[in-house]
Amino acid sequence: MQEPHQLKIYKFGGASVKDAAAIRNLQLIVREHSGPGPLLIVVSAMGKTTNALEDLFHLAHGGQEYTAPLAALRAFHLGVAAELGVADITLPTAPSIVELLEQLGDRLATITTGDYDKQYDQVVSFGELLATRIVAAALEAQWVDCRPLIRTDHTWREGRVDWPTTERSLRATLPPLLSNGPIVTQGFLGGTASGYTTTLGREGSDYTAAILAYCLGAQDVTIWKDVAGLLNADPKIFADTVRYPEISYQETIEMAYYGASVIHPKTIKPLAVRHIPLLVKSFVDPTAEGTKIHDCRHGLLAPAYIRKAAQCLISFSSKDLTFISEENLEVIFGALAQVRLKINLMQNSAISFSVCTDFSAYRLEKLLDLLREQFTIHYNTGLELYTIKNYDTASIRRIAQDRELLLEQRTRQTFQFVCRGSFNEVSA
Ligand SMILES: Nc1ncnc2c1ncn2[C@@H]1O[C@H](COP(=O)(O)OP(=O)(O)O)[C@@H](O)[C@H]1O
Ligand SMILES: N[C@@H](CC(=O)OP(=O)(O)O)C(=O)O
Repeated sequence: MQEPHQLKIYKFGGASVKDAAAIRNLQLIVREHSGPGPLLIVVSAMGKTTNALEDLFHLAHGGQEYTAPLAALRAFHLGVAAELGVADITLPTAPSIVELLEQLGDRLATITTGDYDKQYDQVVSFGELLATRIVAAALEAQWVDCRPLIRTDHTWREGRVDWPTTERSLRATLPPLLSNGPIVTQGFLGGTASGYTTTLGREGSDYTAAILAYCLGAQDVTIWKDVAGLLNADPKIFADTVRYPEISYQETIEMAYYGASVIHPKTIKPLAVRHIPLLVKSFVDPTAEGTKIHDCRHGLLAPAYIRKAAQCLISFSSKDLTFISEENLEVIFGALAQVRLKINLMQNSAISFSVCTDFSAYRLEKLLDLLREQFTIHYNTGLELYTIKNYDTASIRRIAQDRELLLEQRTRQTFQFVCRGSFNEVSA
């Protein structure tokens, strides 16, 4: 039997399983690149299925008609399964594709006007259940439901992992199965002690791969993407991007935190703690080198450019010209935490305090309700937050020149600003 440290974890995101051709490419990668040791494969929902499920859920929760989009989602998954020749393949521990689609229909039919976030998780999770079911059949691999294994609390849509319980369950369950052959399991999902499904936050499948690697002591994790590796900017926005062949956990965690969406920000810490390398590789060109994220020392890296869209800048000032004090800040931070608005950037002056957060109409309204009595509040929406890591004069000129900066901040390595409008060097 293989030693646990030889376990490899592969994570395939939505783009790499978006249709039957993509899943055939995945089969090829697994066959030709994974080697002889144990392999655990984490799969996200196919293409934009999570967005489609969010829309479906929203319609059902609002009491609106959803028959047509549900039928489209059903036809899409059955179509891909048929094209791959796996529609009728049964797997010992898994429900069939049709059964899963029926369970989804039943869930939607029983949605109530109650708890939005809790019911969201019970519905949106079907994207990963369906995708893994199809991929496991295509690979003739074992299908494992991760929800009883990855234990979270009841923080719907952003479940917080109970690490000791999760580690115990994973270690007791997966190694014997892995000795029989590859396992396919879901990214993005967890489960509560009372048996409810939770999700780990949008784009959280990378994080799942890290949870599994941490708990099982994996040799490494490979996330297969549609880009050549971790680049110094998103190539959909910026021209002339460069790939980092290797980069430290610290640099990567900051890039992900500031909004480099290629890696979910929670992914890095569990891997860094157990010194497990993270490889970012291209599923379009699997033999290419990619990026290795690990314990390493490197010189100054090329400036990294990161854009976070859909931002909101909120400024609070006291109503009677009193200074922004620790007591005031405590109230503001408490309210932000209560409505679950995360601060991306903050700045204070004598009588005013500003925060830049991701925009959510619902959460902003709740925040205003909590604080408008105590503070005068102004806000702007439709903004963008830019970060340049390892900046120099030329890099600042490149993206900040001729723009109206509503808020600006710099530290030794990082320059950030909030502004209106959109910046695109490459056509979408
Ligand atoms: N610094 C970066 N390096 C590489 N890709 C990036 C970077 N920042 C953003 N991206 C974007 O991340 C995308 C891949 O991530 P994502 O779409 O989340 O993958 P998946 O959902 O398939 O796992 C790329 O297509 C690219 O547009
Ligand atoms: N399917 C989920 C989780 C995820 O991580 O997806 P992806 O790996 O495609 O980013 C989402 O879209 O949020």
